[in-house]
Amino acid sequence: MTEPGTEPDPGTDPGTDVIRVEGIGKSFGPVNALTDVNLHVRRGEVLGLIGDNGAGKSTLIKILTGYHQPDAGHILFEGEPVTLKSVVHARSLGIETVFQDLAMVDDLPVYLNLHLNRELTHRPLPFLRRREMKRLAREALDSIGIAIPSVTAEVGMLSGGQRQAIAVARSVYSKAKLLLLDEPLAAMGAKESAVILRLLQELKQRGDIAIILIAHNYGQVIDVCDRVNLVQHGEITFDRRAADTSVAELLELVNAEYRLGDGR
Ligand SMILES: Nc1ncnc2c1ncn2[C@@H]1O[C@H](COP(=O)(O)OP(=O)(O)OP(=O)(O)O)[C@@H](O)[C@H]1O
Repeated sequence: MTEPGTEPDPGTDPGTDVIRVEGIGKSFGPVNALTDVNLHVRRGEVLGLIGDNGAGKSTLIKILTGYHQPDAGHILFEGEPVTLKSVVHARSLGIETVFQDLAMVDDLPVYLNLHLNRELTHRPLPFLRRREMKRLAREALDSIGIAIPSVTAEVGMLSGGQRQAIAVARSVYSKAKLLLLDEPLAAMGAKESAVILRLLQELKQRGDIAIILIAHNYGQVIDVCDRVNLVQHGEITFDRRAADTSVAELLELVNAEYRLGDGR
């Protein structure tokens, strides 16, 4: 259901959508997590997904990563209908997720973390091509403007913001077409959040990747996102260009449901 005055972005051109979902529904036993969800994101666009705890944001992201299968609706990836069978399948198409635990190995250096499960070897010999991996890691980090003192530094020695930035760089390095970020700024200080927000701006300017970002700080969402979707009780109730909304309006929409005695 879309509230009057909050109709989806009229400038939508389905031809440039990296992903488009239509009529998605998902239940867990008696819990209706998602109902008739429509969402799309274009190349070079950052879509902010906001909503209260339990609204359904993570469930939607997990459907896009291939982790959950929807009960209803369909998904178009680069214009083609697709069934995302698993996380591995989604990744093979170019759908990458930066998880909250970041899946990093703390006692390995930055360059090996960047190549995790994609290590380069001197085939047929199983020796690692360390020099090449260091060079590529440096190139990948430089290309998206991440300042890491050394690619040979152990990841465990870096700040939360730097680790998060490396996780994003790893997804980009693997040629992601759609990057999903589930609360990358949660539990981060202002300085560390700024590193990630700058990185997202950088990726946006490159224009070759679509990004969906779940975040609770509406100010940051409006700063970095092109468009904002609000999820309420498993439905997208608001779809607006970030430039055409405000923190006050988003807060008002979220708080209104409590005033109506509808908060769960
Ligand atoms: N695996 C599961 N089994 C049963 N119920 C689930 C499962 N995953 C999510 N839910 C339920 O689905 C609804 C949506 O949850 P979801 O995690 O998607 O919300 P969210 O918007 O991401 O919340 P938060 O901001 O707190 O992370 C909630 O009622 C939740 O309890």
